[in-house]
Amino acid sequence: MSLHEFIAGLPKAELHLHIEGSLEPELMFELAKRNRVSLPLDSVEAVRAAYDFSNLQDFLDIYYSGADVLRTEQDFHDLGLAYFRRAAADSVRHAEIFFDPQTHTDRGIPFQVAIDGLLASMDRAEAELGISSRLILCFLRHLDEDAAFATLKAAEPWQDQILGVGLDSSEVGHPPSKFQRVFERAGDMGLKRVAHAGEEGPPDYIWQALDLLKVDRIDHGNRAMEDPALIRRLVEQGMTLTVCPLSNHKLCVVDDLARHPLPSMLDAGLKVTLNSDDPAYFGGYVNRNYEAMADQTGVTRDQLVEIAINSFAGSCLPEADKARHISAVQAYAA
Ligand SMILES: Nc1ncnc2[nH]cnc12
Ligand SMILES: [Zn+2]
Repeated sequence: MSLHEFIAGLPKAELHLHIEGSLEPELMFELAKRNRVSLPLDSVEAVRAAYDFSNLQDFLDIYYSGADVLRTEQDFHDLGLAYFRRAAADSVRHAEIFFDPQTHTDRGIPFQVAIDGLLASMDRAEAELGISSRLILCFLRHLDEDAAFATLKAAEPWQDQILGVGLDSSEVGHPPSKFQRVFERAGDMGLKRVAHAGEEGPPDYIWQALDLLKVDRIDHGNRAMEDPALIRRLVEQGMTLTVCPLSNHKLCVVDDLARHPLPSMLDAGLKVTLNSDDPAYFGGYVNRNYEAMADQTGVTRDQLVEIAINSFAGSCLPEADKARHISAVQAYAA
């Protein structure tokens, strides 16, 4: 069996996926037509050709404008289901997916429309594809603390259907400390906490995510590799990092996939997982990320198995479910 064939069947969890970032241009055009929204570009090919980014902000500008075609519960349902179908084809068994409510509420789409559409797609994914999933509500860090508190308040009726809160969008200039109080409140509500940190921002933002936001996972975390004391802390704490290689390459966080820090992260003893971030924009779903790392950095089959195990161990599944999935990975690899 080739390494690509091995990856194709390897059971895995995906822990870093922005559902709005799974909006493929084909679905974007379909929704634009359905909702009579005009798009600035006139073909799927032109849209794909525009996905050439030199940093995170470049991407975010296009990503937020693409999300404008999402208007109804059905749209969010269709978006979710399209992702789960792609994930099922990549042997994803469990997904903890981000959504950005403020991207929608700020253009007049009620919180309820986005969340109920996504929850309906998650129920179908479980019933029809056998994929379990949970939702993580992300605060947009370029907006202020009051807006984050208002979003958390809007989520209260769905509190039991939300796994946790996250922090995304423009990182530099928007440190985790800005959201310390809202994360404290989310913790009091019993929600899990994760945050993007160290994608473009400095190692200090990762320290802040750990010490001020008390996160359960770090999303990205690449720049931890600049700070040996931080690496020790992450290893000691057994902290899971949700690493996204194709994203890192497209957003110029790394200039060459062959020099991606993944092998040094594994050597340092970090609990790394591989994920697709915004697959419609970055050229591939989760298996493409595993393949890119196997092809370009030479990580071994055993290391890919370790990463798949980390993906379940670092999920928020109940312990018995984690153990069941990890046994399935080990049985597949044996
Ligand atoms: N990679 C990323 N970093 C920060 N915010 C995001 N929102 C969607 N993708 C993101
Ligand atoms: Zn992300």
